[in-house]
Amino acid sequence: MEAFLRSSPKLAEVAGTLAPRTTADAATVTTVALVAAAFLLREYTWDRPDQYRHLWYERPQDDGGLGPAKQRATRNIARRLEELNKDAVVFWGSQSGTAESLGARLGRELQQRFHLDTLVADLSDFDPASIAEIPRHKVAVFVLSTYGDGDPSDNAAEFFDWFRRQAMDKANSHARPLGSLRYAAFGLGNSHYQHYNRIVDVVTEALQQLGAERLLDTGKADDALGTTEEDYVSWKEVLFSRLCQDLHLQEHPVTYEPVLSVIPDSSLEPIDLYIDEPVHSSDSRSSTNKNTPNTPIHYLPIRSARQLCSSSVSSPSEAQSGCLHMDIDLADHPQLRYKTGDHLAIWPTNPAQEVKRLLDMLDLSEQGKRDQPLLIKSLDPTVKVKVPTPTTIDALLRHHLEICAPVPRDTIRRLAEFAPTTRARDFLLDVGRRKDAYLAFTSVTHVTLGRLLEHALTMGADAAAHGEPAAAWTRLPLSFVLEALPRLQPRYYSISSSSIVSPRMPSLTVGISSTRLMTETQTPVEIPGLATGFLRDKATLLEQGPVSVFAHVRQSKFKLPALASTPLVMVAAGTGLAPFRAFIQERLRLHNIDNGGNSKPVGRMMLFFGCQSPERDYLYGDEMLEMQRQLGDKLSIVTAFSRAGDPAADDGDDKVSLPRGKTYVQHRIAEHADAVAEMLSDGASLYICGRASMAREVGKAVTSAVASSKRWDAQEPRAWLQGLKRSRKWQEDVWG
Ligand SMILES: Cc1cc2nc3c(=O)[nH]c(=O)nc-3n(C[C@H](O)[C@H](O)[C@H](O)COP(=O)(O)O)c2cc1C
Repeated sequence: MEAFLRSSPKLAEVAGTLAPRTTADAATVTTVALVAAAFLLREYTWDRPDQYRHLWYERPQDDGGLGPAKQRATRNIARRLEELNKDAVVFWGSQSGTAESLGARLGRELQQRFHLDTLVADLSDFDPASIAEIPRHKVAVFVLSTYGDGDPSDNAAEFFDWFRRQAMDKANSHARPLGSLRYAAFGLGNSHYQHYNRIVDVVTEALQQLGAERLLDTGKADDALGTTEEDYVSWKEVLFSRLCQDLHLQEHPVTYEPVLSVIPDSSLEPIDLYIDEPVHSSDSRSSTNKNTPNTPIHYLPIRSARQLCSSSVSSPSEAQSGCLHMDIDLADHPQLRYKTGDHLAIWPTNPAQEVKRLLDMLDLSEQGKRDQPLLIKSLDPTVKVKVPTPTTIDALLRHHLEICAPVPRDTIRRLAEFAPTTRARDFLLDVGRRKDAYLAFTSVTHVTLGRLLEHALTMGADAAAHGEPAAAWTRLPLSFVLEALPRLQPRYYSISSSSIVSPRMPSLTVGISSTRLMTETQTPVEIPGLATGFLRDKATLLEQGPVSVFAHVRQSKFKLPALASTPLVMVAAGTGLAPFRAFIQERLRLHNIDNGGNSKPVGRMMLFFGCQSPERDYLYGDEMLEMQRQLGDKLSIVTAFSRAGDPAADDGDDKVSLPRGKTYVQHRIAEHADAVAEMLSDGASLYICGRASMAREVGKAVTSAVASSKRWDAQEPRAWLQGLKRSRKWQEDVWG
């Protein structure tokens, strides 16, 4: 250094000027050097980036914690299959998740049993026209549910419209645009609805017309018979045999291969985890959907709850043990609004004893195990993680997975691989393989996953011969449980208050229903419905202090006509009364507006309401009578009491012969056929709310009332009905 400075006098002069002369100078130079070194070594020796840093930033974004945000992939399905090197695609169109989970299961089985690389695809992620480009050596499967009034699910709406348009255009040409497509289709529906499985029917008819080749008869599930799962399994078995026979695919023995990886990660803090907060799924049914927009989910206080009736509607398989009225407070959420006729979605929590049972069976009950932070990742980039992550197993079982639903036969068979004893394995294989054994077992046992695992463990009597009997399913991978259980869905209730009368306090009318099971020992067991049991417990807790629920508003199309003077015919049974209470409240408010001595003219309303008896379950009976008193001849209420001794059934003017004591709303409509027909020809809007089977009978009664008043032939009522539905003068809000 010295030699170098001697060779350059100028540099030596600069170095001499800069050289520290005092202790303070030396300290300053050292500090500057240390700071510079620390800066340069940042991220190497200190302040290393957190490998989970992306997670902190992922949460507030639109992904909702459901895994990596959606990549911007091509909307051309043929190109996507090529890119991913897939041999088959299973498209699903689903509203409440059943078709979605069957589609996912089918995709997995095609992969495992036939080594057919399969993409499971949300229909809304692809451009419908690109289906025509799928080459002949690939297979397309459609799993489609029917919803609303014979409508497609939201995520299938665009696809469905495209098919209908194509089929109509095709009528004028001989082209076969789908000539290279080989497909199979399965529909999910409920025969209580007027348009049973309409979507799969329309789509497959269009596919045929457009030249696609069907591999096997279209399968259909009927939820009314409770056979959706069995219908699917039977159809799937035929599909698999066709794949072997016609496409010469080879079937391989199946062993479980995880699609998800579940990684314990103790570095995560509780604050970073999704615990009880539900999230909208990131698919097309989310809040971004334009067809049925959902508001964000909020934690809303239940302001009050009261029992409306405690009756019990008995059928061999169902019971209703009362009905609750609840007021939900929106005061703290000014941005959250609802409109008369909308739905409130309640996000229930699974019952604690069912969560505990499953945790016990998985040997995860200990605090350290149940609260262990878990990262859940998809091992297949085309499969979305359906639950929020990072989280804990306790949170997943409590808030995010449907653990109270019956376990499908297929899943029981696949569980056998992990059975803790040979007796348990044999039992699961028997029930899983034989439909009659499954039906016999499920008819006397409430087969949730926890109960099934428990039941199979008790079959481990042979374990004594091999040492200690098994206490838990320690070999069952957590990924299997997460893949097998569907995502917990919110439950929708029609709001029973008017947004004009009660804008910040929507009310709900909740029928507390349960399924009745006769056990092997002939003891009847009531299994409460998940959400109704949850809300009943919340109502009880409200007596001790404040209680809140996670909920969101879903916009509905079940709306009052724009003009208050339009007459209304409303038909309801049971809790189907909910939206009509709101409608009448709203009309009453308009009627009572003091407009310089003249109240606002509201149209005439006729409400047909069916329940068991006036004493038992005439919901809001006094309130209805009071509204009728105030509205005078603007509101007539016609009741139909289905139980013997119904005094209203004997009011002397029956025009049709009724079985005594079994009067339903459709009978009352038949009695009042002239009045109904007259109101409809005066431009009345007709609304039906309640069970689908009731809506179907009401539809027939109204159509025949109008047809006989107008002396129509067989074809005219159909066209008339379609016209009314198109112009939204006939609306239904019904459930299975
Ligand atoms: C509000 C509502 C409306 C429905 N409308 C129909 C219908 O018009 N026709 C039909 O066949 N099934 C109908 N269903 C039955 C569904 O198709 C059936 O429950 C199916 O399993 C739902 O599948 P998903 O969960 O994939 O949407 C309806 C169900 C609900 C809850």
